[in-house]
Order: sequence, then C-alpha cells, then structure tokens
Amino acid sequence: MSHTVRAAIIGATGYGGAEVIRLLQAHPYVHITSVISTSNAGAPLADHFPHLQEIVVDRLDALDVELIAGKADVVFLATPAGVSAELSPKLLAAGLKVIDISGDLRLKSSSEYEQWYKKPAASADMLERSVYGLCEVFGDEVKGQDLIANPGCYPTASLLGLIPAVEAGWIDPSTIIIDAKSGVSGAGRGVGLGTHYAEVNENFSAYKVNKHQHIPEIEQALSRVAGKPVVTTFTTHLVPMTRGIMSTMYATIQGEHSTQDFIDKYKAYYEGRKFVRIRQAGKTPATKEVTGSNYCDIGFAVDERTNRVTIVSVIDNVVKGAAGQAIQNLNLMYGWDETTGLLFSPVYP
Ligand SMILES: NC(=O)C1=CN([C@@H]2O[C@H](COP(=O)(O)OP(=O)(O)OC[C@H]3O[C@@H](n4cnc5c(N)ncnc54)[C@H](OP(=O)(O)O)[C@@H]3O)[C@@H](O)[C@H]2O)C=CC1
Ligand SMILES: CC(=O)N[C@@H](CCC(=O)OP(=O)(O)O)C(=O)O
Repeated sequence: MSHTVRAAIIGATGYGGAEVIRLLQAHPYVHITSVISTSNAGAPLADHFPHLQEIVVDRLDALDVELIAGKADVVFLATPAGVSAELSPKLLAAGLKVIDISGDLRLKSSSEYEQWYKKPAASADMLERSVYGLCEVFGDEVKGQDLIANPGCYPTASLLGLIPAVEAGWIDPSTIIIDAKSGVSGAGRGVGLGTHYAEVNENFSAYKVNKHQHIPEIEQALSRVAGKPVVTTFTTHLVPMTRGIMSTMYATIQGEHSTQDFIDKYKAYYEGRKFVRIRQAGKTPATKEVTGSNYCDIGFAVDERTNRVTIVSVIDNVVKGAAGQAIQNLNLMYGWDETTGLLFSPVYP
C-alpha cells in the first residue's frame, strides 16, 4: 500500500528539522511541501544548511497553520520544549497529523512535565491522545494515530537496552543505573557556553545530575513494562564528538542468566525489527558503528562475580534519537514497512 504523503517540517533551521528533511528526501512515499522557520521565513533553506541544496521547496515558510493545512498532511515538530504544547492542538484541529520530536507530549502526567521541564504542560486531552512512539516496543499502538510523541534520544538508547530484560524479570528494576553520554549535537544548533568549542573540546563532563528531563520519561516506560513503579539513577555526560549516544547500564540479575542468555533473549524480543542489532558475546558496540543511521546496537556482559549485567546501547542521537525514529513512526502511522526510506548503513569511519 502506498500513496504520496505531503510533509511539513517546523523547526527546519535546527538540527532535528534538517535531519528530517535530509532523510525524507530519500523516502519513496513522502513529498516535502513546506519547510518552516519562525525567524527566517522567506530565506532559502540552503542559507542555513548548504548541504540541503536540492529539496523540492527551498524557501522557508512562515508558521501559519492554515497555510500548512493547505499544503501538507503531516507535520514534524522539531521545536524547543513548550512549542508543541500550544501548537499541536491547532495543527490537529486543522486536520493535520503531528509527529512531535520535542518532549512536550511524552509524559502522561502534566505535573511531572512541569516539574522536570519547568514549563506549562500540554492539555490533558493532548497528553492522553498522544502515543509514545518507541517503535520497537510500543509500535503496534502507532498505526492509524494522528499524534505521536517521538521518544527522547537518551530514552531511546536506554529503553531499547533495558526493556526486554525488565519485561522478562531478568533484572531487578530497582537496581538499574544508567550512565549515558551524548555528542554535542544533542544540545541543538543554538550557541551557548555549554557547547562552545573551547569548553567541550578535550573535555568530559557530567550535567543535569539527578535533574535531567529524560528521567521521568525513562521511568514512565520502565514502570509500564515492569507493571510497578520504577525509579532509576540516570546521569548524562557531554562528550567532545558531534553525534552519538552511548548508554552504559548496570543492573542486578534475577535468576541465572549468562551473557549468551541475554543475547538470545534480546534477539528473540527484537526478531524482525531491523533497526536493533545485537552484538555477539565479548563485543559491545561503539557510537561510530551507528553514526548517520537509524540503528540501535546493543551488547551485553554478565559479571558472575557481582551478579550484575552491563548493557551497552548506542544510537545516533539525531537519527534514531530524533529524525529517523520520527520517520519510522510516520511509516507505522501509515501502515508502511517501518524501514521505508531508512534502511541505509551507518557512515564509517
Ligand atoms: N538534537 C537532538 O539530538 C535531539 C533533539 N530533540 C528535541 O527536538 C527538538 C529540536 O531539537 P534541535 O533540532 O536539536 O534544536 P535546534 O535548536 O537545533 O532547533 C530548534 C528549531 O526550532 C525553531 N523554533 C524556535 N522557537 C520556535 C517557536 N517558538 N516556534 C516554532 N519554531 C521554533 C528554531 O527555528 P526558527 O527560529 O527558524 O523557527 C530552531 O531552528 C527539541 O525539543 C529537542 O529537545 C530530541 C531528540 C534528539
Ligand atoms: C547534549 C545535550 O544537551 N542533549 C540534550 C538532549 C535534549 C533533548 O533531546 O531534549 P528532549 O528530548 O527533552 O526534547 C539534553 O541533555 O538536554
């Protein structure tokens, strides 16, 4: 089944938006009809991103809901937190489908959103209506929906690495520690002291310790699959590289399970899901092995001495952690094969 879907991208001058555009150019069923900027309408997109020279529309449109509704069927929101909460109801009312790459619609509890994001939450109706699009786990819920909350970058890497073991009861969820690292593009294109070259280069730092907005998102999904409330320790670090996330995760094993048992369990859980690749025993993945791709690669090492498992999960934050998974969700929404337009190898070295 195929037909052409018309797509608009809001936040087209940012990293997430630009990546949606780059990837959609190779999608057989999607036609980009509008690229939108609130600050640079009328300018060519190539002024911002010279690598995007040949897309069908090259001038940035203003953000006008009626104009978008006249041109598009689906809208990707690659906008800062707070924008989707206000804009999504208007886009939906105009008959558009929405895939929100920001964190506005991921948390079902508005008080949790306000606590962690320090902004007013979306309406209860929007939070109830949105579907959390972690494709390999909750993807069955996406088909036919019109409002998708695309998962965060760190939660994508962490949850894909943890959920099969939590769901099977193979690890004690109360013992999980997630040690995560991200490249600098995760912070977006805006300039700031935290992402200044001289601050980041040859440096390695933890940030938002115990305060990161992805903590409740990870806990919400883990609680759902565990069937009981789960809290977790999650620490983020900034690495002097452009793309990539690595979540290194530790947990106490329940029962007796070897490294090979974990490998077999995860291979079975993700059978038929092409974007999760499980490493063989003795190997853990590196970020460069997924750069530029929609893959999430996962490796395991059981430590019999401590009875803990170490799980290493890597993604490209801009692709599987944002634009790629957003397009995977688009594919699921429309009932297409989830790999449509996304089945390309990572860039290496
Ligand atoms: N970078 C990453 O790896 C990931 C990012 N995300 C999330 O995706 C979203 C986009 O991130 P990213 O692309 O990195 O951020 P950027 O800062 O690179 O881009 C955000 C874009 O949003 C647009 N924008 C700003 N204010 C508004 C507004 N009020 N209304 C509409 N558009 C606005 C800006 O464009 P203009 O001023 O031209 O309108 C800007 O280009 C964020 O919510 C982020 O947290 C999620 C997963 C991974
Ligand atoms: C390196 C870096 O700064 N990364 C960002 C990722 C933000 C993000 O993706 O935000 P939402 O998922 O909440 O939209 C951070 O840690 O906040």
